Amino acid sequence: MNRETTSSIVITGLRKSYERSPGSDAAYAIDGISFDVPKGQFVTLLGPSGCGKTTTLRCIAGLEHASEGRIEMGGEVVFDAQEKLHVKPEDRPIAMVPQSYGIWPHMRVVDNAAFPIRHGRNRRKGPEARQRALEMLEQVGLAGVADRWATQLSGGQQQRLALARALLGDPEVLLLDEPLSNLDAKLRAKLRQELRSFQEQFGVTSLYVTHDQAEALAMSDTVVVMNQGSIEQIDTPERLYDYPRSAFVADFIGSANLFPVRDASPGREGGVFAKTDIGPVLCARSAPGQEVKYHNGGFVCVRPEDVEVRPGSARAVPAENEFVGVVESSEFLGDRLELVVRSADVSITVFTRAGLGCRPGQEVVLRLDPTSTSYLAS
Ligand SMILES: Nc1ncnc2c1ncn2[C@@H]1O[C@H](COP(=O)(O)OP(=O)(O)OP(=O)(O)O)[C@@H](O)[C@H]1O
Repeated sequence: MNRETTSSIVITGLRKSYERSPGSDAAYAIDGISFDVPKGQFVTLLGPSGCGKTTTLRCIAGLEHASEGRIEMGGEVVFDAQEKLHVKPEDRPIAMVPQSYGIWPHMRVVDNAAFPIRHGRNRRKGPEARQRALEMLEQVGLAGVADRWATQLSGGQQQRLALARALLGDPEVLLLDEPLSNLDAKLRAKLRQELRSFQEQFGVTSLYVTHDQAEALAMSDTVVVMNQGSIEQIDTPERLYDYPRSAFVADFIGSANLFPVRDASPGREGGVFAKTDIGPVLCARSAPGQEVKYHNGGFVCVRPEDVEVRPGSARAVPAENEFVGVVESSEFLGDRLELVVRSADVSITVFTRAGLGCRPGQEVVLRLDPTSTSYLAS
């Protein structure tokens, strides 16, 4: 099957520039990105502030004109820069849940929900619209507050109302722009589970924007990691964490020890032998789908929970992939001990069992298991 038949959205070579000031170079907010949103999936655009997530979402919604590229939705082309084709936002098969929810304060909850039925692409008026809205409010747990003013809802309830209203527009794709960012941490964690279970229940294809990596990992089928207007990696949450393609992804998603590589060469059993400031490291993992480039650069990457630690003498002669060091700091965090170990003038973060009891000043041996140690060429 091709991209068009299995995907709700197909983005090809999308580029958007904003003029910085008259006469200056154009800055690319998004720089020729391509990705698909497969039917029924929950896909997240993740990246730091200013990397181009919102611009991408606004181009898809039709609120911005991209300078180059093409957007297809449900098999129809809705934007093509070359053909000068731009379908208006209201004619695109989408519903958007903005950061601020976009709820009308002068309307009751049920009338907010019924709005897309009464005014959307397939208009229906009268009691049918109210009935349909009430059924949806029941499904999102708001039936009891249907006749309240929208402003009388809590933040979490407003978020559910925004979602109910978006779903009632019967969109091909739901676009969600940081919809949890106005809520406190506990409520965010609860609502992200709720949002994901509604998405699965209704089977609606969703494109979600966030800068919160925990949210992206917890909710998504696929994550598109963006950096400075480009895509760094598109993968499942598990593969992004275990097989980051670049130092940027490794560092942005979870915690990572990144050791700059001075020289890389082929190692045993298809691995990479990398010279670093902590010493030579054998890495059995490398970034997926990329040919290993042996060069004077790149990074060795190891997650803190993958570094093994045991008491030992800092004067011992270490075995392969072992490094001697001294504990610099030790923090007890309940479920784990977080250590910073100094080895050959490099600080290495280690998450270990809380019972190990390492204290600052203690001499230790660290072991990097090659199978959980990656060589990243960039
Ligand atoms: N209307 C605009 N005029 C000029 N530059 C803009 C405009 N909108 C966005 N930009 C620039 O484009 C880049 C991408 O912005 P965008 O809002 O898409 O990033 P983002 O990843 O969504 O960030 P955030 O998480 O902070 O919302 C930024 O450098 C931003 O300053």
